[in-house]
Amino acid sequence: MILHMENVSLKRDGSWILQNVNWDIKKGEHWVLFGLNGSGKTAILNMLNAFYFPSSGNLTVLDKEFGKTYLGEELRKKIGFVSSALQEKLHSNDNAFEIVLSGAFASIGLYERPTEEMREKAIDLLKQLGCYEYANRNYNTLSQGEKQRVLIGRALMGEPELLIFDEPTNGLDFIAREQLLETIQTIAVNSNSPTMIYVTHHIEEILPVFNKTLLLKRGEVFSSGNTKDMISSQQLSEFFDLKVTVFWQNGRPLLSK
Ligand SMILES: Nc1ncnc2c1ncn2[C@@H]1O[C@H](COP(=O)(O)OP(=O)(O)OP(=O)(O)O)[C@@H](O)[C@H]1O
Repeated sequence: MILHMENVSLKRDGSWILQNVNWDIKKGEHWVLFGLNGSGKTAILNMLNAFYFPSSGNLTVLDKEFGKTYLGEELRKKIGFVSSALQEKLHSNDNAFEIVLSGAFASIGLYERPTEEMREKAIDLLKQLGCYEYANRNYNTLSQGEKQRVLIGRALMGEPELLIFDEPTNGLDFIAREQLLETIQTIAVNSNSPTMIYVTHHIEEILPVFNKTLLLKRGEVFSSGNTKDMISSQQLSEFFDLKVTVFWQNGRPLLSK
């Protein structure tokens, strides 16, 4: 089991941020976590990474039950994370190659000596992700789209069991966004792809490979199941409390009022 959340609630500073969340993810599934601003998406991610503990309920991530063992670092090594928030934490003077390599140790910066095998793998990933040409450039000189690709390389370097994309297209123009989404789709359809969670509040970014969706509203699960059933005109009109229409084009949804 990749994830098992059973009646998970989270209270922070006196307010309930999540209430009775139930969510099961099996190995090989690819999920969208969809919610508006402030719905609790970040709170869920912070729990998966063992930064927050549930105030009540049962939580198991990658077969590890919270509360039974110390999880933090061991768990985070098996979870790849791609987000703009992570970009700010990285050492901006490291070059793209070093950032990818550091993924082998799940560290910010490179403190351990990488093996030759690791170096070769990092080069392969840079090539696969189209980052090879800027492998020697300092991270802080890369464009937002280039940075995100390097972060995907860093995440894959650790051979994660779960790969989480947290609003990865923030700050990307249309072309860069589509290129990044194409890369994600390519990784996801690969037979040895990690299980993936794609966190977003943009309907049109939902790729065909993410065929499961959880709709989160004000800290509660509004609904979850097959993406085609969740991302429908009827379901989303109820979700938004606003009449909307969903169109599907080339396996991707588009939303209009
Ligand atoms: N420490 C805290 N104390 C009180 N409230 C908090 C705390 N942390 C988060 N919240 C609140 O919990 C709610 C959920 O926040 P969260 O950041 O998880 O939302 P989100 O879905 O990730 O939003 P966004 O899409 O804007 O990033 C918000 O209303 C937020 O203000």
